[in-house]
Amino acid sequence: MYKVLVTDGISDTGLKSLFDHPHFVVERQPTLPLEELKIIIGNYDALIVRSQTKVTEELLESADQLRVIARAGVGVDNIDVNAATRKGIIVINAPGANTIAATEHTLAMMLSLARKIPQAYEKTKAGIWDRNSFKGVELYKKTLGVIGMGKIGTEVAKRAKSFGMNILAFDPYLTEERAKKSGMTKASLDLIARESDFITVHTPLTNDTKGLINDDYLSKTKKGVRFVNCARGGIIDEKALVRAIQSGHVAGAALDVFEKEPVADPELLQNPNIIVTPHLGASTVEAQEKVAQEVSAEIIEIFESQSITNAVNMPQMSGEVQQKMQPYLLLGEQIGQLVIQLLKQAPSKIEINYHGDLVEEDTELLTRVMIKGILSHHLSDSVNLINAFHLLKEQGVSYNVQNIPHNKGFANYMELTVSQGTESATIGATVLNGYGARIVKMNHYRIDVKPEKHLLYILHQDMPGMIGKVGSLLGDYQINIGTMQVGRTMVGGEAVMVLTLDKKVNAEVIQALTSINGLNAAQFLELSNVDTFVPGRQELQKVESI
Ligand SMILES: NC(=O)c1ccc[n+]([C@@H]2O[C@H](COP(=O)([O-])OP(=O)(O)OC[C@H]3O[C@@H](n4cnc5c(N)ncnc54)[C@H](O)[C@@H]3O)[C@@H](O)[C@H]2O)c1
Ligand SMILES: O=C(O)[C@H](O)COP(=O)(O)O
Repeated sequence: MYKVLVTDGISDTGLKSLFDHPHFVVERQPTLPLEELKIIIGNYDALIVRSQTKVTEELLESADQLRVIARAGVGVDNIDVNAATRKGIIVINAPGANTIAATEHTLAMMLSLARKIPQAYEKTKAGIWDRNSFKGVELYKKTLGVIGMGKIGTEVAKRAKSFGMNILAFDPYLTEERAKKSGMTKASLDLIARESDFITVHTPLTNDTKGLINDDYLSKTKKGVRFVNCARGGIIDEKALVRAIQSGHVAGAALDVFEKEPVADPELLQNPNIIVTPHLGASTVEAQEKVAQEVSAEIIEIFESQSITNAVNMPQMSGEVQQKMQPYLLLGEQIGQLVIQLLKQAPSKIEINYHGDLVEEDTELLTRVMIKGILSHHLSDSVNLINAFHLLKEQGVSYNVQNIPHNKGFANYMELTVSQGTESATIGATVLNGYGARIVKMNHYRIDVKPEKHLLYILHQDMPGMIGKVGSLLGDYQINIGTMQVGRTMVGGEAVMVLTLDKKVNAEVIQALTSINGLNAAQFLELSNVDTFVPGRQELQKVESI
């Protein structure tokens, strides 16, 4: 049974698939303070939160069983994703599930700001019939500057156009063509400042967007401009905004999100030209059901079939992609395991070259798999696909991946080299259509070996009788040979012999082999996985063993 902790106000209807699932136990808690959450978090395999629960590094230190953190929403800024990654915990979210809710809230806020609806409501409810203080402005024929043309920005612009607004849009990823097609103008931030009557922000909060709207930017805006922020507190510098409103340059602002939540700043709350809501952008029945449904379905997928779609700290691993890449993923982990055994020490550098058909594929997952294969030799279970890159960095190992269209004689080919100082080891491998995985290069020798659990790598002089001597010695030790491959770079020079064996070879056998005249080196190599590679299996290992 997998134990799922749900904090914050998450829709019961949306969680139905988890509640009904025979392999999951769902426990609900309100938004808990850190100290209380720390005491219980160690009992759970998955955690589902909205934005109130702060999933900090300190909390994660107590979360030894946790494998998945699910954000029932978009923004993961309340989750220390780096700390989760370091611990090998998958962080997922539900991008897009609350887009419409946030879009409609933005429009509601813009209209409320233009027509002073909250201020008029308050007075009317207090019994005062005031028809003079609340003259508003129209949206029709006004210019709306949209900063951040992602999912929500795009939907906001679409609806604002139907009000007869001109749209100026800024987003680093917005192309001239997309802007034109959507009937908006791709603009610079400066142009938006100069021309807009309303400006709405729809970016995430990043180092680049923090304080994007500051004193300097506000000074460039058109007098009488109105701001809307339904994205993240801090994109608009609150102090600068208050100053610009107090000076009369900015006419007003509608804020759903704040630098610090819950907001308590009286300069914001008491300003008559600032209207506020308590981070309600995603709070519709529909959006809440959808975000909870999406993360519930994904949690079930992750634990039941190891398929990961919306991970924030992992490339996509949909069933389809997995199936297509499956033979390469298995082979990738195997060559990672073999190359590190050949090097016999920790590497300081890793080089991966993809050739042929692989150049067309998204190989990030394959790269992670290889790195996991390499690192697990020294770090064992502490390395998984989530933290592979992080651990590499922590160990000070550099890596370089190259896509080389030239196919090296195979339809697909991957070559992995690890090195430390002047020492290096290389394995080249391919998946042969109809024949399966093959190791086709070991160091500088061309070979053709099907990866198997027990391998023997021998370097010897290229002279008559070597194969017989090795075969009869292994026979003396009751070690059956499955296959044998020999390769050489020049006649009479050093040659390689790679054998697949039915059982392990111990130090005594290696010693006996190396005492054969003309046999220069013998190394036993072992693979821990030869059947199937299921991405995510190891990430969930602790859970499965409970
Ligand atoms: N108020 C709420 O309850 C609520 C609900 C949902 C989403 N949100 C927030 O709304 C924001 C947008 O969400 P989304 O789903 O549209 O995200 P998205 O990822 O689809 O879009 C974000 C866009 O911002 C752009 N961007 C990033 N940096 C930028 C910069 N410096 N300048 C201009 N554009 C930049 C990106 O290129 C991207 O297109 C996020 O901050 C999200 O957390 C808030
Ligand atoms: O990022 C989001 O999805 C929104 O900010 C919604 O946050 P909430 O789930 O806490 O309402």
